Amino acid sequence: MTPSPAKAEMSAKEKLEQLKKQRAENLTRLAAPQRSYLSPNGPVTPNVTPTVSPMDSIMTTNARRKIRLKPGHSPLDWETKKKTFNMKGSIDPRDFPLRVTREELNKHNKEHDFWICLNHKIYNLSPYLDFHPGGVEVLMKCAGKDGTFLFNKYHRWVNYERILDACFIGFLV
Ligand code: HEM
Repeated sequence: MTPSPAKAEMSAKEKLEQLKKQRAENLTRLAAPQRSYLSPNGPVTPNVTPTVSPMDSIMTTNARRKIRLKPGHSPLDWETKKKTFNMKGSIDPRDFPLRVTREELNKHNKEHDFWICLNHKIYNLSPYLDFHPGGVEVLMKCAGKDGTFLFNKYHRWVNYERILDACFIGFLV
């Protein structure tokens, strides 16, 4: 038995609808991630709109939460500042690179004296604080500590070694 023309038309329509739905799903799945000046391939995790308070979303989800940087604190300004000023703080150049114990690291936990450990390397972060697109507040959680876990949680695609090259002061021992 051959299906009636109306039935055949129905199934063609249904098929078309199904294809459209599938295409829309694929497009959502393959949507290009938000790109950044530092990560041409975009973040690894997709963009999620914060739903709770901004701080809640920073600390509990993968939501994007960039702050408005002060004038003169763009990534480009940072590149210029890095070349112009001493970024290593008050350490004696003869001691460079420092061998830093955890106790020593813990002492540098203020905005004006802020060391952070990332993958066993110690950086003087004070000059960078106002240039951080995620804000100062969130960074303070890692003041004088190992920030590797939180760094990777929020943006493991960011090339911190390049951004902070001039702030590198030593190794965790
Ligand atoms: C210390 C070295 C760090 C550097 C060089 C750095 C750099 C950056 C950069 C470049 C962005 C913008 C990302 C983008 O455009 O895709 C960013 C955003 C952000 N950072 Fe950091 N960051 C550092 C550490 C941290 C740490 C330790 C935390 C958490 C405690 C953190 C939390 C955030 C947050 C929440 C954002 C906004 C997220 C978003 O892009 O939506 N960052 N950071």
